[in-house]
Amino acid sequence: MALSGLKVIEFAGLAPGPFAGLILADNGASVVRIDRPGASSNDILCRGKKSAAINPKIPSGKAALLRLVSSADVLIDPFRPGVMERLGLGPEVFLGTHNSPGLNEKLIYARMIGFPRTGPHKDMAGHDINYLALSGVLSILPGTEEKPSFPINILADFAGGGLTCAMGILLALVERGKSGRGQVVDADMVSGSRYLSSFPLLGLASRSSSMMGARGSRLLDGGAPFYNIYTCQDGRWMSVGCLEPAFFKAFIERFVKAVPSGFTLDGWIPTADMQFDTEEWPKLKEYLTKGFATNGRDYWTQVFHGTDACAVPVLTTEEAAALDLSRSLFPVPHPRVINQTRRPEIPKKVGPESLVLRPGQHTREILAELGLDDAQMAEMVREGAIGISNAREILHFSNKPGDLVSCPQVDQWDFSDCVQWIVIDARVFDLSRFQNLHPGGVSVLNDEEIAGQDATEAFFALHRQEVLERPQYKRLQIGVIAGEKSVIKAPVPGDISKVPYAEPSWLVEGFHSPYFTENHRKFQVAVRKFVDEHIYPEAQIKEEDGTKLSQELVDKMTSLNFHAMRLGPGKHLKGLTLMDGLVKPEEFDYFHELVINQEVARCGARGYGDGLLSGMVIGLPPVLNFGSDELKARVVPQVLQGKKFICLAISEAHAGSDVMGLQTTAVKSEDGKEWIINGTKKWITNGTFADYFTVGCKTEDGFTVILVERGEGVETKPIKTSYSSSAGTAYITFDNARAPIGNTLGEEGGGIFVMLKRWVMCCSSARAQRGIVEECLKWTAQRKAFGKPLNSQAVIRAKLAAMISRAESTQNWLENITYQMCNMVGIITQSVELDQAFVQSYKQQAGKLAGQIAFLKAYSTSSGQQTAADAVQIFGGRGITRTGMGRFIEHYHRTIAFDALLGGAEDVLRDLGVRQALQEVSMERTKL
Ligand code: HEM
Repeated sequence: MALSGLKVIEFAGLAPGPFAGLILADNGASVVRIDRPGASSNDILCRGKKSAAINPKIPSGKAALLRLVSSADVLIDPFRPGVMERLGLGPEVFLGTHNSPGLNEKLIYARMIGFPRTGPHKDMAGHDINYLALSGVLSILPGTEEKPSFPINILADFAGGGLTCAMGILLALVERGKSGRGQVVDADMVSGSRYLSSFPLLGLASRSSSMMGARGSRLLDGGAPFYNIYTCQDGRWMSVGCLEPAFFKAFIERFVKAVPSGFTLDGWIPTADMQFDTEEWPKLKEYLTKGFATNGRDYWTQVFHGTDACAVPVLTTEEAAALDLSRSLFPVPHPRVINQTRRPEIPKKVGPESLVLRPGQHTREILAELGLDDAQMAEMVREGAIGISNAREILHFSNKPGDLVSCPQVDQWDFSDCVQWIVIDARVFDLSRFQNLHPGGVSVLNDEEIAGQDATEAFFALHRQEVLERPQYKRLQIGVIAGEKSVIKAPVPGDISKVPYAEPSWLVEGFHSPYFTENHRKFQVAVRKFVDEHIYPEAQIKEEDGTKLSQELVDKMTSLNFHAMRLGPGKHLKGLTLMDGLVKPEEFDYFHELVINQEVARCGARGYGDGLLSGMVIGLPPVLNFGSDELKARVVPQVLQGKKFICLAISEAHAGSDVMGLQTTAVKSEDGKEWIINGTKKWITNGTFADYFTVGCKTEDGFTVILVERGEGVETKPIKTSYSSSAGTAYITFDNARAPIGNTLGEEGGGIFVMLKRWVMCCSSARAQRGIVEECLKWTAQRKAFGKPLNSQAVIRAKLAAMISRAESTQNWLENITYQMCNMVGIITQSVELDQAFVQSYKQQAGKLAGQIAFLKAYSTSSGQQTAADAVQIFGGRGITRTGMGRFIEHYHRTIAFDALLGGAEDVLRDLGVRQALQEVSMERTKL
């Protein structure tokens, strides 16, 4: 920019001085405003400037100022004559005199005053209106017959004052370029206004006809009808300025055509040749006044737009801003100096923050540049020589949270004045009505390092960021800090975490996977968005209050056929539109199912996660695969549409992993038409709200699975476990409960062939474990202990390393097994028409993968337990506290035991895997 590199010291003033400084700053100069320590400022012409609060009356302050000005190019003095001299900062100090050298002989010393420096008014106070009055210009301005009107403070302050002074500085810079010597620029607003008004003043002096006559009768002061403002029908105005005959002709011909037909003044209609016939002016004025009143401003705008009629609408400031190249309410610097070889710069938009410059905001920075250290500055503050402001500007919200109001409500806010406000991440919160309700107590908020301060670090050391997103706390935010941006981002539904290892690698940018296709990826995006938007929020509430998932959510899931997809690939998907058609039923494979399981597991709400119809996931397949057609037709659609709920009831107080030890009996009724069931079942997920129970029973010939419907003889009671009762974990009593023989699932006495879906548990467990890795990585970076982040401790990093390795190995093993399932089960999904074929395929798959899955399940949950224990150590007390920072850790640590037990205790599973392997070893008869 033209003035970059130019150093300007502007002593704080009002209107013209700041405007001169603004012109220099807008063109690239570094402008430092010198304020008085402790002063406030309502100067809004401060864009791009800095402020140092320095008191020249204190010796150390004066010394600093002398040094500052000694290295400057320009000084702007807005004071009355003699003030700078009395402070010992007059021009001679810097520019020198004929017999003594100055401190900075290249300085441009610009002085901006109201009345001429040497005239009779030089010591008087005054303002724009007075300067304009003494310039003679006010007397020729339009108004009423009795007296002139004044154009607010534009003419003397800004045109005759600030702009003139800035021009003087530029002239002096040119002169300095030639002579090498500094200059004094002496600008006063009376003389500036006169110079600026050369055209009318010279016109008067030369007795130009246009300037003769009384106010209101002259060419340019409202006398001429063709140089005037007219009010339109809607109260808005048109400006008319067609001075030249050709332009008047263009105007009047259009006007006459545009008025309603028949519009005349008693038959009188103006013509182009009447323009300078002053006899006709009163009629012409009346004609135009009445004519413009026949239509709205926008109509007249259209009539004259694009012509030489010199008639355009009088715009409001907002309309003018919309028309401006910058589209800004704030006028942008002008003129633009354009280098033809470069593309013209689009003027930068400026916001309300540019209207505020806090006195002393940059004192520290500016004095540091002079070489002063903190101790010296502290001493100067004590002496009153400088002021260092801790205040910041706040942009207030309007009544609607999050909506910034426009500039007039920008406030300067000194923290120490307003102790009930705090800043968190550039967001301003008013805690006055909240402090007594604060769960962490009122005293922490009154701490002098918190009250009225930037409490960002303290806040994030003690709260999870979602606290601020809760509606009751969001309301406490009253605005933002001007010019600062929030850096802590609230998660957006559907987003992929940027924390390393927080996502399985196939979701991380730059990583590849042999397993996941484009369709899986699209599917993942849709499922995550759905989970984040609908399941996650409900999960957080229901995990706490223990109530069942909402029917509203069940119905939303139904609309996407989510329940059906949770059963995995298979013929039950046939004809369904999955996830709004994102995946075709025949394409849906185990990787899609893995995505669903893992995305749901991200909610970190274990009890609710089971309450989210996991009973169906294990309870419905036996009906689907072994139920009669009549039974399936009656039960399956109801369950998949979320109208009825089902659970799997196998385990008993005496028989957990040992399914064959079941004691619930089913005997046939005398007429052979019904089963009569007696016994109890324990830890039955979704049992408290299930309508159907897939029950494992001891029968005459062995073990049989029977679908029992809720009714007489069936009683369910909730069991209090360490996770949320939203899981619906039940103790069930069958007391002569009856079920039709047709409800038998599979062969009578054919054994309990249920798919435990341990693989589903592996998916969830692997993902939940990863969530803990993310929590620990974040926490160890933000938590400080012994003055350093926690992750600077090697022992913590070792724990993180172990956690990451466990999460990665579990996921990679899981993906490999899933791939095997896809390929082995390929036979199932495509050709299964007969249930027996399904059983065969399932058995074939189970034969090969049961051991693998058992090992993975045991590994995943045992490594999860280690991770839970490590995470608690890392989070300390917070890791065992149900709310706040460590709430997910506490939850995981408390509920990981479920994963380790459901589907078989770890030891049982490991043993199962080994026994299966040993069987093969002996079959193969291998020897060392
Ligand atoms: C907008 C401002 C604030 C809000 C809305 C807020 C809200 C809360 C909430 C909801 C809790 C309960 C625990 C949780 O759910 O995380 C809490 C705890 C707490 N807060 Fe604040 N708080 C605010 C500012 C502060 C500040 C500035 C401090 C200063 C150090 C502070 C100190 C504490 C402490 C010490 C606890 C107890 C933490 C614990 O038990 O681990 N809070 N706050």
